[in-house]
Amino acid sequence: MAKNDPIPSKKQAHDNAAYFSHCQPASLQLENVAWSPYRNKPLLEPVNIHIKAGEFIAVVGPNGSGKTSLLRCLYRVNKPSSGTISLDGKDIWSLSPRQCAQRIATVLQDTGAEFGLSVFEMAEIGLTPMSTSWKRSSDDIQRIENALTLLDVNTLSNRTFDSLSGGERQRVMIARALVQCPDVLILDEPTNHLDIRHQLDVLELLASLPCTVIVSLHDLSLASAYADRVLVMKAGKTQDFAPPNQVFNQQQIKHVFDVETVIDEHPITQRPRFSFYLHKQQD
Ligand SMILES: Nc1ncnc2c1ncn2[C@@H]1O[C@H](COP(=O)(O)OP(=O)(O)OP(=O)(O)O)[C@@H](O)[C@H]1O
Repeated sequence: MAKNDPIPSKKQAHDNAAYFSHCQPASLQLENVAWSPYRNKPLLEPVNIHIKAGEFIAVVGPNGSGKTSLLRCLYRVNKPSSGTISLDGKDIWSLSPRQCAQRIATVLQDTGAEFGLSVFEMAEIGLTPMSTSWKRSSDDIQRIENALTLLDVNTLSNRTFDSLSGGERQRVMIARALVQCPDVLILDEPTNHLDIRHQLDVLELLASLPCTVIVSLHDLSLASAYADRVLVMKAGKTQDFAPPNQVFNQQQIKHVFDVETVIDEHPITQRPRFSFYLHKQQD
């Protein structure tokens, strides 16, 4: 795929070899993973998938199809009602929350107010799982500054997090996750609130990271352009799990999203590109 040149300050941060040196992309194996808050009513039906180390996975599906519920299982918040999730072969429920946080970073939907913390301090929280001391080394400071630069929020370092716009907050939360140098990065609709340039910048950045990335997206064109494989969900069930050009066809999109689509090839990425409409036109 053709990649845009990152703007120079970001390229500089990318080129800092030490920055991602702790990342060791991990695999995730889901065997018969089901989840529900209710005793007799499954919300997430059994999922069986293997995510390879270093893959970029997009999770798509209509509202309420179970994307967030599945992601919450992956980062060890929803305990599966059956089945197991293994991180590099190890059941994540055999790990402590801290051990899990040392390997998995998350960016969740809509982070609220954070009691007057500055942008820098918010990003600094990303060091917590690895750190036993409040003292920060020059490497720590460099890591935070690099992450803020990569997300184009370095100029906001001293502002309070609460004073930022929705899109700026979202980018700070992604920077905080990068500070963790995670082996698996899980993001729930990270492009919410972002303008088109920042959507592309963020997806481009995520696709370049040396870790496993799992991201829920509503924008099928972004999923198509960047994902190695796409997990398609509908009503708590996995419909498909394959590369974009295999999962995205008119019948599947009609079945899952109940919309008609014209699909052609994106002239730059050569991936499927979509035009949606509601009803088939009469001839
Ligand atoms: N703790 C809970 N208790 C009851 N129902 C829940 C709970 N968590 C999720 N659900 C329900 O499970 C279904 C799936 O929710 P989920 O948030 O996983 O969907 P989603 O695909 O992420 O949706 P969206 O695109 O709107 O963010 C929804 O009907 C939701 O109301």
